[in-house]
Amino acid sequence: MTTTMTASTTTPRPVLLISDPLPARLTAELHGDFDVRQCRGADRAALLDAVRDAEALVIRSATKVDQEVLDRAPRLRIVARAGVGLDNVDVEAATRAGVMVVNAPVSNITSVAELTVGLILSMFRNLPAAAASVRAGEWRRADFQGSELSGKSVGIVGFGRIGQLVAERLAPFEVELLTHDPFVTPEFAYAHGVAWLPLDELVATADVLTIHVPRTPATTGLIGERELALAKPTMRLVNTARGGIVDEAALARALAEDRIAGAALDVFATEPPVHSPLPHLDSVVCTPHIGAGTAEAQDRAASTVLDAVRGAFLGRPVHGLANPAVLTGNAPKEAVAV
Ligand SMILES: NC(=O)C1=CN([C@@H]2O[C@H](COP(=O)(O)OP(=O)(O)OC[C@H]3O[C@@H](n4cnc5c(N)ncnc54)[C@H](O)[C@@H]3O)[C@@H](O)[C@H]2O)C=CC1
Ligand SMILES: O=C(O)CCC(=O)C(=O)O
Repeated sequence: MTTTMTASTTTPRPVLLISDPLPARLTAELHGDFDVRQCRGADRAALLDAVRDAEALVIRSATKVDQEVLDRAPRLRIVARAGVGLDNVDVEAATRAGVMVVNAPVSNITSVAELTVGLILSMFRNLPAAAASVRAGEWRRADFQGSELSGKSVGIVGFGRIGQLVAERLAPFEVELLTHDPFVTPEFAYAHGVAWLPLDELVATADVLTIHVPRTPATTGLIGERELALAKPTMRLVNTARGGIVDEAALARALAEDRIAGAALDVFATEPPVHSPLPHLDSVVCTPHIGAGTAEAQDRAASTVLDAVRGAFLGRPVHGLANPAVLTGNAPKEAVAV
């Protein structure tokens, strides 16, 4: 049976649970159609309690949707991830439970690419330390001599949507663009002005190594002790993808022993990285997972997934499901997407 959204005093509105911050302007528009509830997804107990009645759950990266959450949510029909990464959602378990999963794959890629370029330039010109020193009343011009990005080689690990945008954004800086991506052909990379290299060769060549792969079992620890040992001592590493793809202990050792020159990190294995030494190293620039933290990206991400959620409850096709198998498997609940 398809739930319809005609406003009626007799038909209860579907319960839509929002567990991470979304733009208030967009969530305000939901109230006529849904019984909108909020909780803090990072607070596991609160999430497990609130999800009991939820028919739709809208999340960002701080909410983990696993088997336990799905078990607690017998009425749940759709999980909508207002962003790109689905590493915090057990998509297979959702499929088994007959729960649709959608995300917003292009919503924030420009913001992440721009942050990546900003972090690279910040490292080359020591911007955080220079700015902090002026704020402290100092004027130490000689201490902040940097390097030009022009003429350097940039290795892009993962040549998907964000990796390609980073290449486009960096091309005017006159850098040599290199990539490694096992699912992309050298011809495809070449057509984008980028040379394809095996991972070890990429790490050994790059002046900047920037990570743009999803976090999966295969990419966890992709850049570890062995890979960092191949890097030039002048290499700087950027991770705006996911914590855990770079082995943080190995990275901290490489930085402390000056085996690489620096790192810029927007993401961490545990967020916030309270027990990590990385934010305390002078050669590291850290940001608090703000790759998608722009008004534009947040608006796009929220409106994309909220449209999908509305569609699902109106019986409209839900496009771009992350788990289309939910519609063909033995899903116990009726799915309205096609
Ligand atoms: N810091 C932030 O706020 C944000 C972070 N992200 C992260 O960025 C990641 C990438 O996003 P998109 O580019 O949109 O994804 P995408 O799916 O378009 O591209 C990912 C690329 O990684 C490649 N890849 C997979 N395994 C690989 C491996 N072992 N080695 C090299 N390449 C491999 C894939 O072939 C694909 O081309 C997301 O999964 C997410 O975790 C995304 C948005 C915001
Ligand atoms: O949604 C967020 O909180 C961060 C964005 C992100 O990491 C993503 O879209 O993959």
